[in-house]
Amino acid sequence: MIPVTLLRIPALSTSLFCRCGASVFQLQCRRTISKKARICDVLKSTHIGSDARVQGWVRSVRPQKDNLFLHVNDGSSLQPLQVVASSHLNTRDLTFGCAVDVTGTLERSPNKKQNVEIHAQHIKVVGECDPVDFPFKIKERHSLEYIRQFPHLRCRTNAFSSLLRIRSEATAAIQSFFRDNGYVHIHTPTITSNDCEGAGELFQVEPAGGKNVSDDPNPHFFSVPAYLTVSGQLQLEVMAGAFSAVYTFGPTFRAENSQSSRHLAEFYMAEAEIAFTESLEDLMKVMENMFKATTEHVLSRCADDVELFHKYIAPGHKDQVDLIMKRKFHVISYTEAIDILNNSTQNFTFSTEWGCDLQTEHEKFLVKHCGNVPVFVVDYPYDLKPFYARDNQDEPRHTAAAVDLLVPGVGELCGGSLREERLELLKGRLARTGLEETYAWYLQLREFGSTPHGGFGMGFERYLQCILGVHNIKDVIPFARFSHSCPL
Ligand SMILES: NC(=O)C[C@H](N)C(=O)O
Repeated sequence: MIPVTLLRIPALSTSLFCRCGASVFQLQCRRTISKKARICDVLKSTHIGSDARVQGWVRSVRPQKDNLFLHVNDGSSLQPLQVVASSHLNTRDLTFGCAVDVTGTLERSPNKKQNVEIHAQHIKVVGECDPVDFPFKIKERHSLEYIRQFPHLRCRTNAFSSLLRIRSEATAAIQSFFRDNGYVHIHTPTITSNDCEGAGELFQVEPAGGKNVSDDPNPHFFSVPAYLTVSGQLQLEVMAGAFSAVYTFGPTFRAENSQSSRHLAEFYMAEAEIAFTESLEDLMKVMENMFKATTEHVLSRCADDVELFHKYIAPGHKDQVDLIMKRKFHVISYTEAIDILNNSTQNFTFSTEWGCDLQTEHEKFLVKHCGNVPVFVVDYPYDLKPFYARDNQDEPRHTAAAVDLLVPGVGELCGGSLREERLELLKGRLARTGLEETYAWYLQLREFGSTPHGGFGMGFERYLQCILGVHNIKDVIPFARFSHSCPL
């Protein structure tokens, strides 16, 4: 049993501590221990002298002559809480990364960086952490590439926990944006029978081991072909025909065999569909407003977390975000985009001519050309866009009423279009690709109370890359899935 000298806490002067196994236990305490609190709330508390109890992980340990200073973080904020303990406390197990349960008294902190600190009467090491084996080291700023090697542990770093708090707030902001503007949230299915984008990048769903529950020889989803969704658009179109404005926000899957810094096999997409919409301008307004409202929310609610990215991970990126927020997004036509690219002196890997798909290098160039603000490119060649895009019949060149939003550092962020609502035109296009039967239900939407409508989808991870200045998309998602990688 090791007696412990207590800090200036008169009401608790009879407390006694002992070490038992890995943990430090309090033997007696005259005052009842207060309820647990989140560190973000403790940091704002003004109840000096009151009991406090927090639980979290040790981010730093500084032994000094009389006292031991710990930084404890519980994920609720970037800023840790300083805990001051007597240096007579046995500190062998109090290492960087260990989990602790701290009780003590809230005191005003002499340190300018924080208002309050806890003077501990009792620190229990709930889970030890061997600092030699732990992949993250105290006082080191590890790169995003380095921490990516530890997908099960990287949330214990400041950078990744900041990212996840930002992600959580951005998710809430997108939901609020749509709900505040009268959209109904629809849970579109993860398992679907259609390839909305027609690009053949589908993951097929079938029972593991090729077995089927009813010994069906057809290795599909109970005998029917089924895939993981690439987009909730078509199901949203169904719902827009009853609710006028709908949205969904969930995971989508693409079997792209790519290790690029912009692609994931599983990514999140915020998608909206709006009935009674006849112009791309209306869609672009929603996209720009959604982007700005979400960013405003994130910048105000996660200022510290965003600052970490703008200071250490992408220095200077704050100016880029300020510019995006200040300026109106540009609009150019696909035809203008091709002219800009053809007239530039830049050497592109892929050459451009009217009718070609824009590559990332082209998208990034166009954004720069327009002063590093987001650019809407509208009216793409008809043949580049999927069957659902509305035919711009009256244009001299055959285009579709489709729009992509390109943003600095990333390229394509959103894709959207007016949807072909004219039954005969849609039927003709589907028939030409042999899909008339597959999409019989989709055609029927145009028979019963059809309206002009349109919608778009925004890649959520690309959005985070854009506002945080993160180069690799694998660093903005909790668990990245990409070609040849699904570690947990
Ligand atoms: N909902 C949308 O318009 C998104 C579109 N289907 C895409 O995946 O690009």
